[in-house]
Amino acid sequence: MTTVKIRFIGGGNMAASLIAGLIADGYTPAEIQVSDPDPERRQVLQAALGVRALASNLEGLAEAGTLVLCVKPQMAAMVCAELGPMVSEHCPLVVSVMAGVTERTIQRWLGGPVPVVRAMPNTPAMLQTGAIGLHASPEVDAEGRNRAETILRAVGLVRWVEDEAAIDAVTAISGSGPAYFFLLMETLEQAAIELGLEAETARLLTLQTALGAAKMAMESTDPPARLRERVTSPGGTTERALAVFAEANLRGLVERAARAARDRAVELSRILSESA
Ligand SMILES: NC(=O)C1=CN([C@@H]2O[C@H](COP(=O)(O)OP(=O)(O)OC[C@H]3O[C@@H](n4cnc5c(N)ncnc54)[C@H](O)[C@@H]3O)[C@@H](O)[C@H]2O)C=CC1
Ligand SMILES: O=C(O)[C@@H]1CCC=N1
Repeated sequence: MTTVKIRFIGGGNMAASLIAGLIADGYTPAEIQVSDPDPERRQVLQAALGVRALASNLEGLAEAGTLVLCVKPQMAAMVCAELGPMVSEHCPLVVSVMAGVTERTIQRWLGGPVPVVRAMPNTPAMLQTGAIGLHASPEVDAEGRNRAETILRAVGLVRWVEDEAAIDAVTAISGSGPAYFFLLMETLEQAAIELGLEAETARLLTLQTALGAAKMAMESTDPPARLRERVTSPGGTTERALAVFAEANLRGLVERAARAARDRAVELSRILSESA
């Protein structure tokens, strides 16, 4: 019988993305289990990913070496209180992907200073192109850090951050970030349709342009600003478009948006650390 290596608590969007990425990396479905109280969700996870999806958070938990907390921050206190006794007894490595829930708060809810790694992934993890920030509580030893890193590296690029507070910035940039780029894609596609392009042409040209720009920015030794300049002919079309962005202070807007997301993570941390 294959040992369960990773147990997900909560099987929503982020858990499904991580599980899909892990399976694409070579983990077998038998090495992964997930628990979720929603029967429809369990059905989807089992059908789409082939992993065992359980109704109970406690069933089979003792088998898993690593627990990944994937519930909403607002559910976390209740879920941790339920898991606490088992975690104290079997000492799995606890990895939390929850935004705005600090290591200290998780430990308090679990009932002791157990090793906790905070990971902030994003949904492109499902295609093994995630961007992930990691931070470990002082209780995590080298083996625990290595284990967490190995799991998350399977689904994307991993960066350790020194201060736990930096996880709030990671949340605002790469955790939430796919939504910002999707919004830009949605609006560019819509603009293309308004300019008269046929819907499928608008969709494909927008997506391929996003992919091409991201690939160029990743692979070039030049920063995005240089790549942008090379698209912008003096007196040409791009210059006109960029002037509209500048007039609306797009840079200031993006900075404000990122700050708002970071501040919400800080606010959640404060509210949850003060809760029972
Ligand atoms: N969605 C994203 O892009 C990202 C999400 N996160 C974090 O991941 C966590 C989960 O977010 P999503 O997957 O988006 O939410 P979601 O709402 O899609 O998933 C949460 C799941 O938890 C389940 N659940 C509810 N009560 C439960 C309980 N008592 N025990 C076990 N499972 C329970 C729900 O049925 C649901 O399937 C959050 O803490 C979020 O901050 C982190 C990075 C990115
Ligand atoms: O919106 C949220 O709160 C979660 C955390 C990062 C992405 N989604």
